[in-house]
Amino acid sequence: MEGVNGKRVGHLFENISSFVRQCIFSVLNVGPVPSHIAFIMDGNRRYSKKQNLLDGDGHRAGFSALINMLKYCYELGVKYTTVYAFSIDNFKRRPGEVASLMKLMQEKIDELTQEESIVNRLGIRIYFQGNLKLLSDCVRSAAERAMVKTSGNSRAVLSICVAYTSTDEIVHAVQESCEEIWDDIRKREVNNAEGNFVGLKENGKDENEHRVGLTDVDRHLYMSVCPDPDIIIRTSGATRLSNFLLWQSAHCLLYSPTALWPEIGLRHLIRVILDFQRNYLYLKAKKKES
Ligand SMILES: CC(C)=CCC/C(C)=C/CC/C(C)=C/COP(=O)(O)OP(=O)(O)O
Repeated sequence: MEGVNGKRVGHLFENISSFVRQCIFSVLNVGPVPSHIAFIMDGNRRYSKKQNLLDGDGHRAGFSALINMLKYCYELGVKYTTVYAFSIDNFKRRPGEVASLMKLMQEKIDELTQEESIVNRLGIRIYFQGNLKLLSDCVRSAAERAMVKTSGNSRAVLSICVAYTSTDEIVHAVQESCEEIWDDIRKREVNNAEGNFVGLKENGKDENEHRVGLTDVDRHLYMSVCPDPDIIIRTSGATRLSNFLLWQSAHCLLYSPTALWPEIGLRHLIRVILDFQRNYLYLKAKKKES
């Protein structure tokens, strides 16, 4: 009986908080809403220590916080969210810790794409961004399955950066851009009857078109599937980007609440949206200038 009553109280509480959230979001929607918010989920181990939890439980609590945050963002009308889930540098952690983080990752990826998950209910398409070759076969397959399973969702996009660093992303994009230009040049090679190279066929392009430019690199970045972030939120009070979205963050707003990632909540989102709205015209002008 107590269980039934407990469930009813839980539902009632959920309904009331959902109603209050809708009211707050309708007010925020009077102003501009960012189209892309990215998160550096810092402080999961510290949360575990602070709460005397077992190793790994901080990251589990972090995943629940992520689900709530995604729900709030998409309810508010934010179309793109990105999370820094595992950096290339994180592979240098103790092997036991890396293994348990990878196990959690695989479990949560599968959970995310179940029929009734928030991802399917809200029509979210998932992308995994990073050097996926560095992942174990099991985690990479789970990531690939999730991308295929959600490829029909089109209301919002979640990019999960794993085995990611921004410098690796930039190097990859520059290499791909050079390859593309090389391919183009190879197609224009003219050889004589002996098979020796004698020159290039004219294609009406000038010399500069054979140099890697900003737009080439832009096109080949892993993150080219979404616009640059308007806001990056890094929890636990740290104000470093730690090799996350360096190319894409030239004009974005940074927010570093002191809360550890599992403690992040609606109040932090409201605070940063108000800050974004206060700075909107300035940020827009800066983007235009660049
Ligand atoms: C499928 C999916 C998106 C899963 C995500 C699960 C999750 C919450 C991953 C966070 C990983 C991570 C290394 C966070 C940084 O906190 P930390 O471990 O560095 O903690 P600290 O800052 O206290 O040292």
